[in-house]
Amino acid sequence: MNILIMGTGYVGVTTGLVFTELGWNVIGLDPDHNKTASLSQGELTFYEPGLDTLLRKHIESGRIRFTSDPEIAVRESNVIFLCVGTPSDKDGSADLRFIRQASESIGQFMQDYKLIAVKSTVPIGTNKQLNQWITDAQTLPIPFDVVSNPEFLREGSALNDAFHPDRIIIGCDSDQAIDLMKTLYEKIRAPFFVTKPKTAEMIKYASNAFLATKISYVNELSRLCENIEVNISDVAEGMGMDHRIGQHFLRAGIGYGGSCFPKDIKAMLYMAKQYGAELSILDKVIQVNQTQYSHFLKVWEQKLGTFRNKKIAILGISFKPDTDDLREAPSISIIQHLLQIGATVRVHDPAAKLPSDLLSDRLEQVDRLEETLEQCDALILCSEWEQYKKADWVQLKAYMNQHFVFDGRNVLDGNHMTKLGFHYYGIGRHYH
Ligand SMILES: NC(=O)C1=CN([C@@H]2O[C@H](COP(=O)(O)OP(=O)(O)OC[C@H]3O[C@@H](n4cnc5c(N)ncnc54)[C@H](O)[C@@H]3O)[C@@H](O)[C@H]2O)C=CC1
Ligand SMILES: O=C(O)[C@H]1O[C@H](OP(=O)(O)OP(=O)(O)OC[C@H]2O[C@@H](n3ccc(=O)[nH]c3=O)[C@H](O)[C@@H]2O)[C@H](O)[C@@H](O)[C@@H]1O
Repeated sequence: MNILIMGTGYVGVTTGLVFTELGWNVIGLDPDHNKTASLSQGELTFYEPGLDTLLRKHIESGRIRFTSDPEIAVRESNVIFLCVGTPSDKDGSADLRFIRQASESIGQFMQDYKLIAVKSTVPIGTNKQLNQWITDAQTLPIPFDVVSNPEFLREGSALNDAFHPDRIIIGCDSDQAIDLMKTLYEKIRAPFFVTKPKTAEMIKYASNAFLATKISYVNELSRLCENIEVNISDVAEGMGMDHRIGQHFLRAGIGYGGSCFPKDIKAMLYMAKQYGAELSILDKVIQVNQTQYSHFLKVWEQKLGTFRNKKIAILGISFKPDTDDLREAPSISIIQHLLQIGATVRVHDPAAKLPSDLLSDRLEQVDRLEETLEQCDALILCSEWEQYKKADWVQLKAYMNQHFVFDGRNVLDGNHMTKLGFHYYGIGRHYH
């Protein structure tokens, strides 16, 4: 069976390589010629641990190939996974332009039965809409099935998440299509949850929104903890010991970012309004997230005196560690805020690069951690890369002018840092 992956971004490349590793033949299709050319050479166009090795392995095995030609790709495939982007439109709704274009090329070029599985995160009712777009593009009535198969992987641990998912959601009305999906995934050990397409679509949004709600809840609590000198990390640990609450996604910080939580919550709010329902809790989730970094910048500025004319080092600019993705990264808002109030900023990240149009005589990126910290008055840790947790802080301290450490992810050992002579402040935890 030949599998076509439409869209070779984070989800597409990961999904394609997982199916290749499971023994299927895979074609990756993307209109971006630079991407398909680079992938064909075994070069990833983004950073994701472990993915490059698997890509090179299967370029060599010949079981995965990449193209920008939809006609050949659609004709040669039996199953098609839609992994194209669904970005936010200006009004917050999901922009389905790429989904529609992909559906139309399927309709236009298909010559026999296709199973189309939608991995992209799409609003309720999109799978039904897809049937119409494909049918309208067909010149002959050839049968096909559409299945909602939302993806739950995280950037930074994409391969592990895709090989070991907690569940495989299949939203479909056709028994034939359900059986085919089960065959494709039979080597993955995870429970199947078979349901209606609309329910599957809703499960994806509801899951992301719930995780973001957990984060905003603990982030808002961290502001109270700050005022009452209680350590939020201890509170979260104690809460998480209750298995009904669970330990995951209770790490307070400067807020969630990334290509999904912010856009999916906006899309969900838009949908709720469309269907005459209120999801007021999600308004609050967004509000807390948008104000979390500025709340703590104010707290930290008081500790330092002022950020004006100070040299600030930013450690980690990606929205989370182990990725080079800067989409909606809180670090970018922090950097802009610091520049606005007259600070000079030097950034470091093991993988992510600041876009060159942001760089100026007051904002630079350097490769070595020592150089980033040289003569700085304070550092702000924005994403918790292992390198920062393992760093030799005794040695690094010598490079700094003043020794203020603002830990935006609560990952450094506050007691230890204080003993070393740093003025250490985290998010809702302090040691003075
Ligand atoms: N990034 C993530 O961690 C996760 C993303 N998702 C969802 O998966 C979808 C894809 O996300 P990413 O992989 O991050 O997006 P991405 O932006 O990294 O990649 C999307 C790719 O689709 C390509 N594309 C656009 N139109 C196309 C067409 N007609 N045919 C073929 N390819 C086309 C683009 O050129 C781009 O390379 C989104 O709906 C997202 O919400 C779901 C779970 C995890
Ligand atoms: O739909 C998606 O795209 C994906 O969105 C998230 O994955 P991702 O955004 O890659 O990364 P997460 O690990 O969820 O982190 C998101 C943000 O939340 C922040 N976060 C996470 C956990 C936590 O306890 N606290 C916290 O602030 C992270 O720093 C990061 O900025 C979900 O976790 C995935 O299940 C989902 O598939």
